[in-house]
Amino acid sequence: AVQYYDWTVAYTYASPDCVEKLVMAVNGEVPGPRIDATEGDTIVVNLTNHLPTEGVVIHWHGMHQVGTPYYDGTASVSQCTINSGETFTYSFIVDRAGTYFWHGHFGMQRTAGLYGSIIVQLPDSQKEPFDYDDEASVLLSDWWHKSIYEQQLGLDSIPFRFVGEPQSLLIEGRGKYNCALDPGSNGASPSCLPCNASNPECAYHVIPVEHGKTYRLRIASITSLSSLNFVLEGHNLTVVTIDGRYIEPVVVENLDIYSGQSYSVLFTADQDQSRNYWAGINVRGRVPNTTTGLAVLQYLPNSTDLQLPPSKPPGSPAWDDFDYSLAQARLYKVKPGYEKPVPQSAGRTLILLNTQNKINGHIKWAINNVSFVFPPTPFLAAFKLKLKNAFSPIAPPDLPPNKPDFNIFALPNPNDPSEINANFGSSPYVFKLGEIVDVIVQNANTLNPNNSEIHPWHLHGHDFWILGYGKGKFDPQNDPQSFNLADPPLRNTVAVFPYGWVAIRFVANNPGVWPFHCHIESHFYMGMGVIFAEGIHKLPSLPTETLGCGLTKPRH
Ligand SMILES: O=C1O[C@H]([C@@H](O)CO)C(O)=C1O
Repeated sequence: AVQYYDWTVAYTYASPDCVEKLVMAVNGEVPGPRIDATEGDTIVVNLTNHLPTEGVVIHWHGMHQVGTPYYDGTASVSQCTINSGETFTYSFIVDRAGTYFWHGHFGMQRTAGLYGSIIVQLPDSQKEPFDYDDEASVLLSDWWHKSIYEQQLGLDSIPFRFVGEPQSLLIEGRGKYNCALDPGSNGASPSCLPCNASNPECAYHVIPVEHGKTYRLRIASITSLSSLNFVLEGHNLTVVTIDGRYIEPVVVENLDIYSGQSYSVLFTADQDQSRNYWAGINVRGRVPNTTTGLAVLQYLPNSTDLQLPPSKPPGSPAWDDFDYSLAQARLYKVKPGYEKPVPQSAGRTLILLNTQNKINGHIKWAINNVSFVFPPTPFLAAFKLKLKNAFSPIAPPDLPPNKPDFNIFALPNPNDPSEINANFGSSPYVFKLGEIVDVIVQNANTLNPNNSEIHPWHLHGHDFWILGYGKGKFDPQNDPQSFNLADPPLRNTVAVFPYGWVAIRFVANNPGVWPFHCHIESHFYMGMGVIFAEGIHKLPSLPTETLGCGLTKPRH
Protein backbone atom coordinates (compact mmCIF):
# COMPACT_ATOMS: atom_id res chain seq x y z
CA ALA A 1 0.00 0.00 0.00
CA VAL A 2 1.02 3.61 -0.44
CA GLN A 3 0.57 5.94 2.52
CA TYR A 4 0.54 9.70 2.05
CA TYR A 5 1.38 12.22 4.72
CA ASP A 6 1.34 16.02 4.64
CA TRP A 7 3.73 17.37 7.18
CA THR A 8 4.62 20.94 8.06
CA VAL A 9 7.70 21.67 10.14
CA ALA A 10 7.37 24.80 12.27
CA TYR A 11 8.33 26.14 15.65
CA THR A 12 5.70 25.98 18.31
CA TYR A 13 5.51 26.56 22.05
CA ALA A 14 5.34 23.38 24.04
CA SER A 15 6.13 22.16 27.54
CA PRO A 16 7.43 18.61 27.16
CA ASP A 17 8.79 18.69 30.72
CA CYS A 18 6.46 21.36 32.19
CA VAL A 19 8.77 24.16 31.12
CA GLU A 20 7.57 26.07 28.11
CA LYS A 21 10.07 26.22 25.25
CA LEU A 22 10.30 26.74 21.56
CA VAL A 23 10.23 23.32 19.92
CA MET A 24 10.52 22.17 16.34
CA ALA A 25 7.23 20.43 15.69
CA VAL A 26 5.61 18.60 12.80
CA ASN A 27 1.94 19.55 12.35
CA GLY A 28 2.17 21.16 15.79
CA GLU A 29 3.08 17.89 17.53
CA VAL A 30 6.14 16.98 19.62
CA PRO A 31 7.13 14.19 19.18
CA GLY A 32 5.90 14.48 15.63
CA PRO A 33 3.37 12.19 13.97
CA ARG A 34 3.88 8.46 14.23
CA ILE A 35 4.05 6.44 11.03
CA ASP A 36 2.29 3.07 11.24
CA ALA A 37 3.08 0.88 8.28
CA THR A 38 3.21 -2.67 7.02
CA GLU A 39 6.40 -4.15 5.62
CA GLY A 40 6.58 -3.35 1.93
CA ASP A 41 4.47 -0.19 2.12
CA THR A 42 5.56 2.94 0.31
CA ILE A 43 5.62 6.03 2.50
CA VAL A 44 5.18 9.38 0.80
CA VAL A 45 5.76 12.44 2.96
CA ASN A 46 5.14 15.91 1.55
CA LEU A 47 7.26 17.99 3.85
CA THR A 48 6.71 21.74 3.96
CA ASN A 49 9.25 23.86 5.73
CA HIS A 50 7.64 26.64 7.75
CA LEU A 51 10.73 27.41 9.81
CA PRO A 52 11.14 31.09 9.15
CA THR A 53 14.84 31.23 8.29
CA GLU A 54 16.43 27.80 8.10
CA GLY A 55 16.56 24.66 6.01
CA VAL A 56 15.47 21.22 7.15
CA VAL A 57 15.74 17.53 6.19
CA ILE A 58 14.31 14.34 7.71
CA HIS A 59 16.15 11.03 8.04
CA TRP A 60 14.24 7.73 8.22
CA HIS A 61 16.39 5.88 10.71
CA GLY A 62 16.66 2.14 10.04
CA MET A 63 15.13 2.34 6.56
CA HIS A 64 17.66 1.06 4.04
CA GLN A 65 16.59 3.22 1.08
CA VAL A 66 17.57 0.59 -1.48
CA GLY A 67 17.27 2.36 -4.84
CA THR A 68 16.34 5.66 -3.18
CA PRO A 69 19.58 6.83 -1.48
CA TYR A 70 18.53 10.42 -2.30
CA TYR A 71 15.62 10.14 0.18
CA ASP A 72 17.84 9.19 3.13
CA GLY A 73 17.34 12.72 4.45
CA THR A 74 20.84 13.68 5.54
CA ALA A 75 22.05 17.23 4.97
CA SER A 76 25.34 17.44 3.01
CA VAL A 77 25.09 13.75 2.15
CA SER A 78 21.90 12.76 0.35
CA GLN A 79 20.31 16.10 -0.53
CA CYS A 80 20.35 19.87 -0.29
CA THR A 81 18.35 21.10 2.69
CA ILE A 82 14.75 22.09 2.06
CA ASN A 83 14.59 25.87 2.22
CA SER A 84 12.15 27.87 4.24
CA GLY A 85 8.83 27.98 2.40
CA GLU A 86 9.60 24.98 0.16
CA THR A 87 7.89 21.60 -0.02
CA PHE A 88 9.89 18.42 -0.66
CA THR A 89 8.46 14.94 -1.19
CA TYR A 90 10.13 11.92 0.37
CA SER A 91 9.05 8.56 -1.03
CA PHE A 92 10.53 5.29 0.17
CA ILE A 93 9.69 1.68 0.89
CA VAL A 94 9.64 0.39 4.45
CA ASP A 95 11.60 -2.74 3.73
CA ARG A 96 11.52 -4.48 7.12
CA ALA A 97 9.06 -4.92 9.94
CA GLY A 98 10.34 -3.44 13.17
CA THR A 99 10.59 -0.41 15.43
CA TYR A 100 12.18 2.64 13.89
CA PHE A 101 11.96 6.43 13.97
CA TRP A 102 12.44 9.51 11.87
CA HIS A 103 14.34 12.62 12.88
CA GLY A 104 15.93 15.84 11.69
CA HIS A 105 19.47 15.35 10.35
CA PHE A 106 20.72 18.90 9.86
CA GLY A 107 22.80 20.61 12.53
CA MET A 108 21.20 19.75 15.86
CA GLN A 109 17.56 19.98 14.79
CA ARG A 110 16.81 16.56 16.26
CA THR A 111 17.61 18.01 19.69
CA ALA A 112 14.96 20.69 19.12
CA GLY A 113 12.28 17.97 19.12
CA LEU A 114 12.14 17.04 15.45
CA TYR A 115 11.47 13.29 15.75
CA GLY A 116 8.78 10.62 15.80
CA SER A 117 8.20 6.86 15.65
CA ILE A 118 7.96 4.52 12.68
CA ILE A 119 6.29 1.23 13.58
CA VAL A 120 6.30 -1.41 10.86
CA GLN A 121 4.18 -4.56 11.19
CA LEU A 122 4.60 -7.82 9.34
CA PRO A 123 2.01 -8.46 6.65
CA ASP A 124 -1.00 -10.44 7.94
CA SER A 125 0.25 -13.52 6.11
CA GLN A 126 3.37 -13.66 8.30
CA LYS A 127 3.74 -14.30 12.01
CA GLU A 128 6.36 -13.09 14.45
CA PRO A 129 8.36 -15.88 16.09
CA PHE A 130 6.93 -14.91 19.50
CA ASP A 131 3.45 -14.43 20.95
CA TYR A 132 1.79 -11.45 22.58
CA ASP A 133 -1.73 -10.19 23.21
CA ASP A 134 -1.20 -6.53 22.50
CA GLU A 135 1.54 -3.96 21.99
CA ALA A 136 2.64 -0.49 23.02
CA SER A 137 5.58 1.71 22.13
CA VAL A 138 7.72 4.28 23.91
CA LEU A 139 10.11 6.70 22.26
CA LEU A 140 12.76 7.88 24.72
CA SER A 141 14.53 11.22 24.51
CA ASP A 142 16.49 13.77 26.51
CA TRP A 143 15.61 17.43 26.73
CA TRP A 144 17.42 20.75 27.18
CA HIS A 145 16.09 24.19 27.99
CA LYS A 146 18.77 26.03 26.00
CA SER A 147 18.03 26.45 22.33
CA ILE A 148 19.99 24.32 19.88
CA TYR A 149 21.59 27.53 18.55
CA GLU A 150 22.98 28.34 21.96
CA GLN A 151 24.15 24.74 22.27
CA GLN A 152 25.82 24.76 18.86
CA LEU A 153 27.50 28.10 19.52
CA GLY A 154 28.85 26.76 22.81
CA LEU A 155 30.34 23.75 21.06
CA ASP A 156 32.02 26.03 18.50
CA SER A 157 33.32 28.54 21.05
CA ILE A 158 36.65 29.15 22.75
CA PRO A 159 36.47 28.38 25.59
CA PHE A 160 34.37 25.35 24.77
CA ARG A 161 30.94 25.19 26.40
CA PHE A 162 29.53 21.71 26.37
CA VAL A 163 25.76 21.18 26.19
CA GLY A 164 25.94 19.49 29.61
CA GLU A 165 23.54 16.93 31.00
CA PRO A 166 19.89 17.25 29.91
CA GLN A 167 17.34 19.01 32.08
CA SER A 168 14.85 16.16 31.67
CA LEU A 169 14.38 12.69 30.28
CA LEU A 170 11.21 12.16 28.24
CA ILE A 171 9.10 9.07 27.56
CA GLU A 172 6.84 9.54 24.52
CA GLY A 173 7.71 13.24 24.75
CA ARG A 174 6.61 13.61 28.37
CA GLY A 175 8.76 14.42 31.37
CA LYS A 176 8.82 16.49 34.50
CA TYR A 177 11.64 18.92 35.04
CA ASN A 178 12.67 19.05 38.65
CA CYS A 179 11.36 22.60 39.09
CA ALA A 180 12.85 22.79 42.54
CA LEU A 181 16.22 23.07 40.78
CA ASP A 182 15.16 26.28 39.08
CA PRO A 183 16.82 28.93 41.30
CA GLY A 184 14.30 30.80 43.40
CA SER A 185 11.36 29.36 41.55
CA ASN A 186 9.77 26.88 43.94
CA GLY A 187 7.79 25.80 40.96
CA ALA A 188 6.47 29.34 40.59
CA SER A 189 9.08 30.68 38.20
CA PRO A 190 7.51 31.99 35.03
CA SER A 191 9.32 29.30 33.06
CA CYS A 192 8.21 26.46 35.27
CA LEU A 193 4.54 25.60 34.85
CA PRO A 194 2.82 23.84 37.71
CA CYS A 195 3.69 20.17 37.30
CA ASN A 196 0.22 18.93 37.98
CA ALA A 197 -2.64 17.33 36.21
CA SER A 198 -4.18 20.70 35.33
CA ASN A 199 -1.52 21.00 32.67
CA PRO A 200 -2.13 18.06 30.34
CA GLU A 201 1.29 18.50 28.75
CA CYS A 202 2.76 17.63 32.15
CA ALA A 203 0.87 14.37 32.59
CA TYR A 204 2.86 11.15 32.60
CA HIS A 205 2.68 8.94 29.56
CA VAL A 206 0.49 5.93 30.45
CA ILE A 207 0.88 2.32 29.28
CA PRO A 208 -2.43 0.60 30.08
CA VAL A 209 -2.40 -3.18 30.60
CA GLU A 210 -4.84 -5.89 31.62
CA HIS A 211 -3.82 -8.36 34.25
CA GLY A 212 -2.63 -11.69 32.81
CA LYS A 213 -1.93 -10.47 29.30
CA THR A 214 1.44 -10.47 27.58
CA TYR A 215 2.58 -7.30 25.86
CA ARG A 216 5.11 -6.43 23.24
CA LEU A 217 6.69 -3.16 24.26
CA ARG A 218 8.61 -1.36 21.55
CA ILE A 219 11.32 0.81 23.06
CA ALA A 220 13.35 3.22 20.93
CA SER A 221 15.89 5.85 21.94
CA ILE A 222 16.35 9.08 20.04
CA THR A 223 18.34 10.79 22.81
CA SER A 224 20.79 13.52 21.87
CA LEU A 225 23.38 12.56 24.46
CA SER A 226 22.22 10.14 27.11
CA SER A 227 22.70 6.41 27.20
CA LEU A 228 19.73 5.06 29.09
CA ASN A 229 18.66 2.15 31.21
CA PHE A 230 14.96 1.30 31.01
CA VAL A 231 13.22 -0.36 33.95
CA LEU A 232 9.67 -1.65 34.17
CA GLU A 233 9.22 -1.84 37.90
CA GLY A 234 8.32 -5.35 39.06
CA HIS A 235 8.47 -6.88 35.58
CA ASN A 236 11.25 -8.70 33.76
CA LEU A 237 11.68 -8.05 30.08
CA THR A 238 12.22 -10.70 27.42
CA VAL A 239 14.16 -9.10 24.58
CA VAL A 240 13.08 -10.47 21.19
CA THR A 241 14.17 -7.94 18.57
CA ILE A 242 16.94 -5.35 18.28
CA ASP A 243 16.78 -2.64 15.61
CA GLY A 244 14.12 -4.68 13.77
CA ARG A 245 16.19 -7.91 13.77
CA TYR A 246 15.29 -11.14 15.50
CA ILE A 247 17.44 -12.41 18.32
CA GLU A 248 17.36 -15.49 20.48
CA PRO A 249 15.10 -14.29 23.34
CA VAL A 250 16.92 -13.21 26.52
CA VAL A 251 15.42 -12.14 29.84
CA VAL A 252 16.75 -8.98 31.50
CA GLU A 253 15.72 -7.07 34.63
CA ASN A 254 16.42 -3.75 32.98
CA LEU A 255 17.48 -2.72 29.51
CA ASP A 256 20.42 -0.60 28.37
CA ILE A 257 19.54 1.38 25.27
CA TYR A 258 21.78 3.76 23.36
CA SER A 259 20.71 6.57 21.10
CA GLY A 260 19.69 5.25 17.70
CA GLN A 261 18.69 1.81 18.94
CA SER A 262 15.35 0.07 19.34
CA TYR A 263 14.14 -3.07 21.08
CA SER A 264 11.00 -5.13 21.31
CA VAL A 265 10.56 -6.72 24.71
CA LEU A 266 7.79 -8.97 25.98
CA PHE A 267 6.41 -8.73 29.48
CA THR A 268 3.45 -10.28 31.22
CA ALA A 269 1.21 -8.12 33.40
CA ASP A 270 1.28 -10.60 36.26
CA GLN A 271 1.86 -8.29 39.25
CA ASP A 272 -0.49 -6.81 41.87
CA GLN A 273 -3.40 -5.50 39.83
CA SER A 274 -4.65 -3.24 42.59
CA ARG A 275 -1.85 -0.76 41.90
CA ASN A 276 0.12 0.83 39.09
CA TYR A 277 3.88 0.58 38.43
CA TRP A 278 6.59 2.91 37.15
CA ALA A 279 8.38 2.67 33.87
CA GLY A 280 11.63 4.59 34.37
CA ILE A 281 14.72 5.65 32.48
CA ASN A 282 18.05 6.57 34.05
CA VAL A 283 21.25 7.96 32.55
CA ARG A 284 24.17 5.59 32.11
CA GLY A 285 27.78 6.18 31.22
CA ARG A 286 27.97 9.85 32.21
CA VAL A 287 27.84 11.34 35.73
CA PRO A 288 24.05 11.66 35.94
CA ASN A 289 22.55 15.03 36.71
CA THR A 290 19.01 14.36 35.52
CA THR A 291 16.20 12.79 37.49
CA THR A 292 14.60 9.52 36.40
CA GLY A 293 12.26 9.89 33.43
CA LEU A 294 8.93 8.30 34.30
CA ALA A 295 5.80 6.83 32.73
CA VAL A 296 3.01 4.86 34.38
CA LEU A 297 2.24 1.20 33.77
CA GLN A 298 -1.47 1.24 34.51
CA TYR A 299 -3.23 -1.96 35.52
CA LEU A 300 -6.74 -1.40 34.20
CA PRO A 301 -9.14 -0.31 35.51
CA ASN A 302 -7.05 1.61 38.09
CA SER A 303 -7.01 5.34 37.67
CA THR A 304 -3.69 7.02 36.92
CA ASP A 305 -4.46 10.51 38.28
CA LEU A 306 -5.38 9.22 41.69
CA GLN A 307 -3.21 6.13 41.82
CA LEU A 308 0.36 7.01 40.99
CA PRO A 309 2.63 4.10 41.82
CA PRO A 310 3.26 4.08 45.57
CA SER A 311 6.96 3.29 45.10
CA LYS A 312 10.08 5.38 44.54
CA PRO A 313 11.18 5.96 40.94
CA PRO A 314 13.02 2.81 39.85
CA GLY A 315 16.80 2.76 39.99
CA SER A 316 19.29 1.30 37.51
CA PRO A 317 22.75 -0.24 37.80
CA ALA A 318 25.48 2.24 38.76
CA TRP A 319 26.02 4.72 35.92
CA ASP A 320 29.67 3.67 35.58
CA ASP A 321 29.14 -0.10 35.76
CA PHE A 322 30.41 -0.58 32.24
CA ASP A 323 30.99 -4.28 32.82
CA TYR A 324 27.24 -4.61 33.31
CA SER A 325 26.56 -2.85 30.01
CA LEU A 326 29.18 -4.86 28.16
CA ALA A 327 27.80 -8.13 29.53
CA GLN A 328 24.28 -7.17 28.48
CA ALA A 329 25.41 -6.14 24.98
CA ARG A 330 27.11 -9.52 24.63
CA LEU A 331 23.86 -11.38 25.43
CA TYR A 332 22.34 -10.70 22.05
CA LYS A 333 22.68 -13.47 19.45
CA VAL A 334 20.82 -13.71 16.17
CA LYS A 335 17.80 -16.02 16.16
CA PRO A 336 19.02 -19.01 14.14
CA GLY A 337 17.38 -19.36 10.76
CA TYR A 338 15.81 -15.91 10.79
CA GLU A 339 18.54 -13.74 9.32
CA LYS A 340 21.13 -14.05 6.60
CA PRO A 341 24.31 -15.76 7.84
CA VAL A 342 27.35 -13.59 8.35
CA PRO A 343 30.01 -13.72 5.61
CA GLN A 344 33.02 -15.53 7.05
CA SER A 345 35.68 -13.07 5.94
CA ALA A 346 36.04 -9.45 4.88
CA GLY A 347 37.73 -7.85 1.90
CA ARG A 348 38.67 -4.66 3.65
CA THR A 349 39.18 -3.64 7.27
CA LEU A 350 39.04 -0.14 8.68
CA ILE A 351 40.20 0.66 12.18
CA LEU A 352 38.61 3.92 13.23
CA LEU A 353 40.25 5.52 16.26
CA ASN A 354 37.97 7.98 18.10
CA THR A 355 39.85 10.84 19.72
CA GLN A 356 39.06 14.27 21.05
CA ASN A 357 41.41 16.89 19.63
CA LYS A 358 41.85 20.61 19.48
CA ILE A 359 41.89 22.23 16.06
CA ASN A 360 42.83 25.91 16.14
CA GLY A 361 41.85 25.88 19.79
CA HIS A 362 38.38 24.38 19.18
CA ILE A 363 37.52 21.04 20.80
CA LYS A 364 36.56 18.50 18.13
CA TRP A 365 36.15 14.77 17.73
CA ALA A 366 38.32 13.10 15.13
CA ILE A 367 38.42 9.70 13.46
CA ASN A 368 41.97 8.68 12.57
CA ASN A 369 42.83 12.35 13.13
CA VAL A 370 40.19 13.63 10.70
CA SER A 371 37.35 15.70 12.11
CA PHE A 372 34.39 15.57 9.76
CA VAL A 373 33.00 18.83 8.38
CA PHE A 374 29.74 19.03 6.46
CA PRO A 375 30.44 20.20 2.91
CA PRO A 376 28.07 22.51 1.02
CA THR A 377 27.64 20.02 -1.85
CA PRO A 378 25.87 16.75 -0.97
CA PHE A 379 28.14 13.74 -1.54
CA LEU A 380 25.52 11.89 -3.54
CA ALA A 381 25.28 14.73 -6.03
CA ALA A 382 29.07 15.14 -6.06
CA PHE A 383 29.47 11.50 -7.15
CA LYS A 384 26.55 11.30 -9.52
CA LEU A 385 27.27 14.61 -11.24
CA LYS A 386 31.06 14.10 -11.04
CA LEU A 387 31.62 17.41 -9.28
CA LYS A 388 35.34 16.99 -8.80
CA ASN A 389 35.87 19.90 -6.44
CA ALA A 390 33.14 18.99 -3.98
CA PHE A 391 35.51 17.24 -1.59
CA SER A 392 39.19 16.44 -1.30
CA PRO A 393 40.26 13.57 -3.58
CA ILE A 394 42.63 12.30 -0.88
CA ALA A 395 40.92 9.31 0.77
CA PRO A 396 40.72 9.32 4.57
CA PRO A 397 43.01 6.83 6.35
CA ASP A 398 41.88 3.19 6.79
CA LEU A 399 44.02 2.94 9.92
CA PRO A 400 44.91 5.24 12.79
CA PRO A 401 48.08 7.32 12.41
CA ASN A 402 50.80 4.71 12.31
CA LYS A 403 51.84 4.66 15.94
CA PRO A 404 52.02 1.17 17.36
CA ASP A 405 52.60 2.55 20.85
CA PHE A 406 49.56 4.86 20.88
CA ASN A 407 48.14 4.69 24.39
CA ILE A 408 44.35 4.80 24.34
CA PHE A 409 44.30 5.28 28.12
CA ALA A 410 46.42 8.43 28.20
CA LEU A 411 45.93 12.06 27.36
CA PRO A 412 47.39 12.95 23.98
CA ASN A 413 51.16 13.39 24.21
CA PRO A 414 51.78 17.14 23.87
CA ASN A 415 55.18 16.49 22.26
CA ASP A 416 53.81 14.26 19.54
CA PRO A 417 52.16 16.12 16.68
CA SER A 418 50.46 12.93 15.45
CA GLU A 419 48.53 12.78 18.71
CA ILE A 420 47.78 16.47 19.05
CA ASN A 421 47.08 17.55 15.52
CA ALA A 422 43.89 16.61 13.80
CA ASN A 423 42.60 18.17 10.62
CA PHE A 424 39.21 18.98 9.27
CA GLY A 425 38.18 16.74 6.41
CA SER A 426 35.22 15.64 4.39
CA SER A 427 36.38 13.03 1.98
CA PRO A 428 34.55 9.69 1.88
CA TYR A 429 35.66 6.08 2.12
CA VAL A 430 34.77 4.45 -1.21
CA PHE A 431 33.91 0.74 -1.38
CA LYS A 432 33.49 -1.57 -4.33
CA LEU A 433 29.94 -2.73 -4.80
CA GLY A 434 29.42 -5.91 -2.82
CA GLU A 435 32.68 -5.56 -0.87
CA ILE A 436 32.59 -7.04 2.62
CA VAL A 437 33.84 -4.47 5.06
CA ASP A 438 34.94 -4.82 8.67
CA VAL A 439 35.07 -1.73 10.82
CA ILE A 440 36.75 -1.70 14.19
CA VAL A 441 35.69 1.31 16.22
CA GLN A 442 38.40 2.02 18.78
CA ASN A 443 37.63 4.24 21.76
CA ALA A 444 40.26 6.24 23.66
CA ASN A 445 40.75 8.85 26.34
CA THR A 446 39.18 12.28 25.77
CA LEU A 447 41.03 15.52 26.44
CA ASN A 448 40.15 15.08 30.12
CA PRO A 449 42.28 12.81 32.30
CA ASN A 450 40.81 9.36 33.05
CA ASN A 451 37.81 9.93 30.84
CA SER A 452 36.49 7.94 27.92
CA GLU A 453 32.83 8.04 26.87
CA ILE A 454 30.20 5.78 25.31
CA HIS A 455 29.57 6.43 21.61
CA PRO A 456 26.64 4.81 19.80
CA TRP A 457 27.75 4.39 16.17
CA HIS A 458 24.98 4.35 13.58
CA LEU A 459 25.28 3.29 9.93
CA HIS A 460 22.87 4.56 7.30
CA GLY A 461 21.61 2.32 4.50
CA HIS A 462 22.64 -0.96 6.16
CA ASP A 463 22.45 -3.24 9.11
CA PHE A 464 25.72 -4.76 10.27
CA TRP A 465 26.79 -7.81 12.20
CA ILE A 466 28.42 -7.20 15.56
CA LEU A 467 31.40 -9.55 15.59
CA GLY A 468 32.66 -8.69 19.04
CA TYR A 469 33.42 -6.18 21.75
CA GLY A 470 36.72 -5.88 23.57
CA LYS A 471 38.38 -3.93 26.31
CA GLY A 472 41.51 -1.88 25.71
CA LYS A 473 43.30 -1.62 22.44
CA PHE A 474 42.25 -3.81 19.51
CA ASP A 475 44.92 -6.33 18.57
CA PRO A 476 44.65 -7.02 14.82
CA GLN A 477 46.60 -10.28 15.18
CA ASN A 478 44.71 -11.94 18.00
CA ASP A 479 41.34 -10.28 18.55
CA PRO A 480 39.76 -11.40 15.24
CA GLN A 481 40.19 -14.97 16.46
CA SER A 482 37.53 -14.29 19.08
CA PHE A 483 35.03 -12.81 16.59
CA ASN A 484 31.60 -14.40 16.69
CA LEU A 485 31.16 -15.76 13.16
CA ALA A 486 28.45 -18.19 14.22
CA ASP A 487 25.48 -16.18 15.47
CA PRO A 488 26.38 -12.47 15.65
CA PRO A 489 23.43 -10.10 16.01
CA LEU A 490 22.50 -7.66 13.26
CA ARG A 491 21.57 -4.08 13.93
CA ASN A 492 22.11 -0.51 12.73
CA THR A 493 23.53 1.13 15.86
CA VAL A 494 26.14 -0.21 18.28
CA ALA A 495 27.79 1.30 21.34
CA VAL A 496 31.53 1.40 21.75
CA PHE A 497 32.30 1.41 25.46
CA PRO A 498 34.90 3.56 27.23
CA TYR A 499 38.47 2.43 26.49
CA GLY A 500 37.12 -0.44 24.41
CA TRP A 501 36.48 -1.45 20.82
CA VAL A 502 33.69 -2.97 18.81
CA ALA A 503 34.01 -4.87 15.52
CA ILE A 504 31.26 -4.82 12.90
CA ARG A 505 30.90 -6.32 9.42
CA PHE A 506 28.63 -5.21 6.58
CA VAL A 507 28.19 -5.79 2.87
CA ALA A 508 28.61 -2.65 0.79
CA ASN A 509 25.79 -3.65 -1.54
CA ASN A 510 23.53 -0.59 -1.47
CA PRO A 511 24.57 1.97 -4.11
CA GLY A 512 24.60 5.29 -2.31
CA VAL A 513 26.46 7.46 0.15
CA TRP A 514 25.96 6.54 3.78
CA PRO A 515 27.19 8.27 6.92
CA PHE A 516 28.60 6.18 9.75
CA HIS A 517 28.59 8.40 12.80
CA CYS A 518 28.24 8.80 16.51
CA HIS A 519 24.52 9.21 17.18
CA ILE A 520 25.20 11.71 19.96
CA GLU A 521 23.97 14.90 18.33
CA SER A 522 26.72 17.16 19.67
CA HIS A 523 29.43 14.64 18.82
CA PHE A 524 28.53 14.36 15.14
CA TYR A 525 28.27 18.15 15.11
CA MET A 526 31.84 18.20 16.50
CA GLY A 527 33.10 15.96 13.69
CA MET A 528 32.55 12.42 14.95
CA GLY A 529 31.63 10.62 11.77
CA VAL A 530 32.79 9.33 8.42
CA ILE A 531 31.17 8.90 5.01
CA PHE A 532 30.92 5.58 3.17
CA ALA A 533 30.22 5.55 -0.58
CA GLU A 534 29.58 2.38 -2.56
CA GLY A 535 28.42 1.34 -5.98
CA ILE A 536 28.94 4.86 -7.25
CA HIS A 537 28.74 3.67 -10.86
CA LYS A 538 25.28 2.30 -10.12
CA LEU A 539 23.81 5.39 -8.49
CA PRO A 540 20.28 6.19 -9.64
CA SER A 541 19.46 9.53 -11.25
CA LEU A 542 18.85 12.15 -8.60
CA PRO A 543 15.54 13.98 -8.33
CA THR A 544 16.23 17.63 -9.18
CA GLU A 545 14.55 18.68 -5.92
CA THR A 546 17.51 17.16 -4.05
CA LEU A 547 19.88 19.57 -5.81
CA GLY A 548 20.35 23.32 -5.93
CA CYS A 549 23.02 23.96 -3.30
CA GLY A 550 26.82 24.06 -3.34
CA LEU A 551 28.32 23.04 -6.67
CA THR A 552 24.98 21.63 -7.82
CA LYS A 553 23.64 25.14 -8.38
CA PRO A 554 22.70 25.69 -12.01
CA ARG A 555 25.49 27.60 -13.77
CA HIS A 556 24.70 29.83 -16.70
O1 LIG B 1 32.03 16.06 23.56
C1 LIG B 1 32.15 16.25 24.76
O2 LIG B 1 32.89 17.24 25.29
C2 LIG B 1 32.78 17.14 26.72
C3 LIG B 1 34.12 16.96 27.31
O3 LIG B 1 34.66 15.73 26.89
C4 LIG B 1 35.09 18.06 26.87
O4 LIG B 1 36.41 17.66 26.95
C5 LIG B 1 31.94 15.98 26.94
O5 LIG B 1 31.62 15.51 28.11
C6 LIG B 1 31.60 15.46 25.77
O6 LIG B 1 30.84 14.39 25.60
